[in-house]
Amino acid sequence: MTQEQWGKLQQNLLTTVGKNNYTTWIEPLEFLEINDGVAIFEVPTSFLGNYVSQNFGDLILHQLTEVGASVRRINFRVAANLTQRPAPVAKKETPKEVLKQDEPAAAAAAPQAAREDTVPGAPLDARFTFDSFVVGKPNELAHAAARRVAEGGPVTFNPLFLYGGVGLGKTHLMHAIAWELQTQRPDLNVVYLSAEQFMYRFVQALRDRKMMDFKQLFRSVDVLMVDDVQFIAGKDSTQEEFFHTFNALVDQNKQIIISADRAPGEIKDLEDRIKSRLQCGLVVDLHPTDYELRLGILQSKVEQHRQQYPELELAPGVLEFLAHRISTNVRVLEGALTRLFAFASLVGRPITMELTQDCLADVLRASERKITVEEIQRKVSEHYNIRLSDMIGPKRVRTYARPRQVAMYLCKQLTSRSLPEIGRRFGGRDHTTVMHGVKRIEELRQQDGQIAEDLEMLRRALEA
Ligand SMILES: Nc1ncnc2c1ncn2[C@@H]1O[C@H](COP(=O)(O)OP(=O)(O)OP(=O)(O)O)[C@@H](O)[C@H]1O
Repeated sequence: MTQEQWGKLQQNLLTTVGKNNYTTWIEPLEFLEINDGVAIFEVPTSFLGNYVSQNFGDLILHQLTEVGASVRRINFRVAANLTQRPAPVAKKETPKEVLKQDEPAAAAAAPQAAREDTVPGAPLDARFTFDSFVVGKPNELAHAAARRVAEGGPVTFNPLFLYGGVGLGKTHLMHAIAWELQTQRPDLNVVYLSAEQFMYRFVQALRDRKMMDFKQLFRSVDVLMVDDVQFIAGKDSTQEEFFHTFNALVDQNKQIIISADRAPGEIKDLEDRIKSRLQCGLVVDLHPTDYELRLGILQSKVEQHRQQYPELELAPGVLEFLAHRISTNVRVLEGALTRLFAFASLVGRPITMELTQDCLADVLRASERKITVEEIQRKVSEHYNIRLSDMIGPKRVRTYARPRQVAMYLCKQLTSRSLPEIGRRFGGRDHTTVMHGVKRIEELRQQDGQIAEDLEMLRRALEA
């Protein structure tokens, strides 16, 4: 197709989409070439490319074929000098890299333009890469498995099933796999989408009587990633279709990666045959974060914020305080830090402990974790390797008495229970016994390094 033909086609589009839409979305497109059935346009931003793909992709494709162009799909390339990725990234990027990263995102967001080989997935978040993923004990296995899959080598476990609570990095890891594969194995057709989007596309295909296209599309994928699969629980037809897609891809030895908020066996209203399929490969969970991981994440996010607010001072101890106090999930932790930097920059003050407490009072209150007497008793008895019944029971030998006092001390420090209440929970002991125990441990903490260490370790484990 020549530029002249494209010019004519633009006129047709103007009549179809109206002047406003035309000026905003179509006019900025620059036709580059048709290469092997793919019409390539240059766009000023990836956002524009995504939007056009989603809203006018079908129409443009249709018009192209109307004028006789041999085109199977359209693709958008971001003009290198204008490209902006959504957030600061640690890695320094060259325009070429930007191009590579943005292209799949734009193409992935082109469901309407879909023909047999168009990627039917959702756009990827440019911030979610392996580089920006902080690895710690709670997520090291999931990270290692994700890394392995991202190499794009022979399929060893299928599917890879990642699960974990809200905001622990499942989506981040999946996007990181997709980015890595786009770089290492650009020949592979990698598709990432949420289970909700899968359902939406399935329903749309049913409605438009395009089930054959839908099936072909999903079966032509090399790596399929479906996020939040628990969403299809109870949605029978979607489950059925998902099951067939899953089987067809596994039969072809194509890699599947699934995430959910819980283990396959625990997803209610999910057919048993799907549960058992999901359990066939490698099932790994992202554990709740611990203090060290939270601190690591905060440190890495601070580096990113520094690019935006290079002048801001951060007092020592603030990150440790946040890592200690906000243990809900990483999203909340990130949100708190973003707010803190924005607030400090607005009021033009350094980030001190005081400012942190003022600015984040509500977040800190909401994430206050209530530690129970029972939890303390359990943790302490595990730590000293004694039976819970012995710690609570009447035996007075040192082996049981010392851990009992440690547990009482922690109950006093970490819960709001009164001394008589604590005494009651320790086999109906008197409040003076509790008081004595607490005092004794306080003394020992000063003199005995081992006790001090035990207390610190237990406190951390309980607050994690
Ligand atoms: N280990 C980590 N290192 C860096 N950032 C992380 C890490 N874990 C989570 N995050 C960040 O926390 C936020 C939430 O993560 P993500 O969206 O991947 O969670 P999720 O497990 O998919 O949650 P949901 O169940 O809500 O879908 C993201 O901004 C992500 O970048």
